Amino acid sequence: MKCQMSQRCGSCQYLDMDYSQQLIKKQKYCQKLFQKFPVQVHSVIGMQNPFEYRNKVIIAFNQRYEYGLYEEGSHRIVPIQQCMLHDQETHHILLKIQSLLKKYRTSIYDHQRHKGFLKHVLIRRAVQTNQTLVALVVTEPMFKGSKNFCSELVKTCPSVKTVVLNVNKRQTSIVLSQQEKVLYGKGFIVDELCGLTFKISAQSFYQINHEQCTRLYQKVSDLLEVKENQTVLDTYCGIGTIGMMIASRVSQVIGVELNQEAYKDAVNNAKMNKINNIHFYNQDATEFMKDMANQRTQIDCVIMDPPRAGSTKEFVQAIHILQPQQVIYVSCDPVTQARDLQWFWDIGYQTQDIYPFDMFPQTQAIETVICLTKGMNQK
Ligand SMILES: C[S@@+](CC[C@H](N)C(=O)[O-])C[C@H]1O[C@@H](n2cnc3c(N)ncnc32)[C@H](O)[C@@H]1O
Repeated sequence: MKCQMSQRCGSCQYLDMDYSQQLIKKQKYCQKLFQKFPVQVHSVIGMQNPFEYRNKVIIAFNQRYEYGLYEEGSHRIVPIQQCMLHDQETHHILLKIQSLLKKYRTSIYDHQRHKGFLKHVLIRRAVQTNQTLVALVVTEPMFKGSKNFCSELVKTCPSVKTVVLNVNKRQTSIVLSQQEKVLYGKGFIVDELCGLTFKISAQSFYQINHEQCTRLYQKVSDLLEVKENQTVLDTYCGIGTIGMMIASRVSQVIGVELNQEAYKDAVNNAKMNKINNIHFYNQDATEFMKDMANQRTQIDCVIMDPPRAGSTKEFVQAIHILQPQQVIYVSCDPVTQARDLQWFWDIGYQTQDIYPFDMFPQTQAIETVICLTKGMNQK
């Protein structure tokens, strides 16, 4: 498989490598990272077709209306015709957006001069329902001609169910701001995952690889050993996916999520799926865990799925006080997970197995799941 732009784009570090070799390389990488622990790193669970798996893309345009990803470490756009990680519908929508931007002479943001209107276009696809969310990230809340823009877009691309304007004036690398206006549709799309239905807004986290996400969540569910009268915490819960998936097996699930939009989605998702034994808190996970520990709340199992930065020492200290029978730790960055694992080891929680999942084929990234239980050296 060849991509003309892969050298300049830099996103697909392993594109030239045979897929089976990629999986072996990722397993070896994990073995090295976790070598100081007496653990077995299992074979990486890969994909049958390791292309066109990404359900989300953030694209920028240049002044010539070429679109693409940024060249590594710069604001220079590497124009792409066809990225091998996105599906055909994403390309179709991008081409239409490109022609509309040209037609309406939409001003494109210039990163050097900090002038212009359109900074990014975010496309998120719900692959099971074939619904698409388009977010236009802009510098001003007024988008003249937005009605025509949306109606033409939806006419050519009927999978687009909503278009939102995300106003981000800040000069940072963070793409989305919290200021949002719905231009078309309801402001969210709906997807199906593991037999449940999820509402997803632009700002909410949603796993980017639907097929692998199903396998990953199944692993979490298989590792979880719970009884009907028990309580599970789903920390860093996003829109509530993992907690909702296991809610029928326990007395109650408590979810905690920092992002307000994701929290709101989680609350609505529970209602939509008629799950009454799950409750969400819009709070920092560490602060929440500290509160739980201060109150000595009975918690039987903790699921944690932090962002790349990993968790915190205080979070782990709270686990030390709460003493759940299990901690299931999902990570999109095994470097920080290995750091956190040491903290867990120090308070007497151990694991024997590392389960890697290839959520991001063609790239060097890898997702890992571990299940920690109280060990012999419990302090
Ligand atoms: C890797 S995602 C996992 C989400 C969810 N478990 C899933 O599978 O879709 C990490 C989530 O943690 C949230 N988050 C980031 N920092 C947080 C914090 N300090 N406290 C609570 N949640 C946080 C993010 O907004 C994001 O939704």
